[in-house]
Amino acid sequence: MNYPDDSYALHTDEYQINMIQTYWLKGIDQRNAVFELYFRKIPFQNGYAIFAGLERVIDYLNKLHFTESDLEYLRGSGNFSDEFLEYLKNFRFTATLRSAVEGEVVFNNEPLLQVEGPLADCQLVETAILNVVNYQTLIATKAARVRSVVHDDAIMEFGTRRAQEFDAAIWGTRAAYIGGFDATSNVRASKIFGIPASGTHAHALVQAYRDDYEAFKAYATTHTDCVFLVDTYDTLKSGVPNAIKVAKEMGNKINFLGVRIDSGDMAYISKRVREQLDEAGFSNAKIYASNDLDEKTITNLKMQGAKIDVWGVGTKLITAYDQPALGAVYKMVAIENSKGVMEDTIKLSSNAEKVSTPGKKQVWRITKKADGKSEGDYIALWNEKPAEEKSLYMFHPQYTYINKNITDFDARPILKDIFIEGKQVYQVPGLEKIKEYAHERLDSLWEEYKRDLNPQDYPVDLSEACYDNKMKIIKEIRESINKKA
Ligand SMILES: Nc1ncnc2c1ncn2[C@@H]1O[C@H](COP(=O)(O)OP(=O)(O)OP(=O)(O)O)[C@@H](O)[C@H]1O
Ligand SMILES: O=P(O)(O)OC[C@H]1O[C@H](OP(=O)(O)OP(=O)(O)O)[C@H](O)[C@@H]1O
Ligand SMILES: O=C(O)c1cccnc1
Repeated sequence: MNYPDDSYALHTDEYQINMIQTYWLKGIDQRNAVFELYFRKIPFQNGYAIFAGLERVIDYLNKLHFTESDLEYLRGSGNFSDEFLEYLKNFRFTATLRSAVEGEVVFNNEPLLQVEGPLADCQLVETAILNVVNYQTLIATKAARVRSVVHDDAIMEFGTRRAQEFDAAIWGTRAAYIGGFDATSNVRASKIFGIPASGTHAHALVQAYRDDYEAFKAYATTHTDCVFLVDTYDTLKSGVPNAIKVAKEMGNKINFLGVRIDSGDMAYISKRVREQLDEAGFSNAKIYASNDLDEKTITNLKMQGAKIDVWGVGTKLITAYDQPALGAVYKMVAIENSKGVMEDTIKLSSNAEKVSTPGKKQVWRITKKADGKSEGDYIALWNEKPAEEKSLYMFHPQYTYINKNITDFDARPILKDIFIEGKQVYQVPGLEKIKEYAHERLDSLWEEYKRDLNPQDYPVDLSEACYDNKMKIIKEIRESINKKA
């Protein structure tokens, strides 16, 4: 693999390029189209998801062009004509992108990202956008779940060694930070994104000296901040007593921050470790824990009264262990016809959940003026202006008898302009701002949507116009198929 001009233009499924060739040969590649991205189920049976991935999507779109080696590769496949390759050579992203911003609290079945513009552009970018948003949103959501159970304890991201390769480690770490983690063990992620880097030491250090005391002493004489890993041989008989011995010997020459335990019954052991540290006068020393932790184990450890102050979470966070895919999809919702008129489109399915919602849409977050808390999300057709209405009729799109009228509300659009006709118009805020934003957004959500077990379903409703439009299009398609049959 050695292409000095390698690019992400071919980071797409072959069928996208095949379709673009058809669009181009048939002269419809420049027809205006609208595609929307959404997921159908909130991951981890959580009550919300945290949107992430936009920064990387923006970078991808800004750089999107076919390089010489990309075109050479396509030529070599024999599937594409020279004229089509010339067309691809001049290809640049010229569409409009609207998206939820990173850190936004988002829900199932609502558009989180919308691409509007030439059909070819919309089609080419599907795979890469899904690739990025699916993963980063999943990890940010998992991280938020962990944050919700640790409350104010510190949480460190330790996943790089178990992540699905380099990119997942780096971007997963960023997503975890957005979702509420405090630090990462990945030094490059710290360099690139400014996430605080943090870490202790591994068993190898103790194994190298074959002795807890020698290892801790060696570390303490070469570092100021010290967290000793105490479970290599015997946590309570050797690890902690030797950590204490070294801390006493070194006195003010080091910051004895604490000890890490990485095996055994962490509830029982952490309590005994706490006692040993306190008795030795190190009541400020913290107990760090790691070992296949996730929000469930952490909750359980807390229930058992574990004396753990800092949680290191790796594998189960970075691989989204209990749900490895978000399942977001990207569907065409409108396209220009041969007369230049936009027509809404639908994808039907016998499974009601899989029927797409036609038409270019905006998602409005409806909050009560009185308390600023979210009442639900309201998906409306683009030309509707719910923010100007006095009263909104909100109803469940499948169980329409579940409904309510809302007055005295604010309606905030979730999809923001990111690119207008190929030009970036949105500046991604710094990572700290994004993290803060996620925190604030979560604050405005009622507790019942935030509990980690069996949360309430957050209302994601269609406007009447959007619902009626969907029903009308379903009816028209059914009638037309029946006529032809
Ligand atoms: N008190 C506890 N309650 C619930 N789960 C715990 C408790 N203590 C540890 N765990 C979890 O149980 C699992 C124990 O895993 P495992 O059996 O691999 O650990 P171990 O044998 O102690 O250590 P090692 O990694 O050296 O094999 C880990 O996921 C750990 O986080
Ligand atoms: O358990 P995770 O949530 O994935 O957290 C990261 C794990 O990585 C390290 O173990 P590893 O066995 O790789 O190395 P070490 O024993 O040398 O520390 C660390 O001790 C944690 O157990
Ligand atoms: O710094 C640590 O303690 C650490 C880093 C990576 C993986 N596990 C632990």
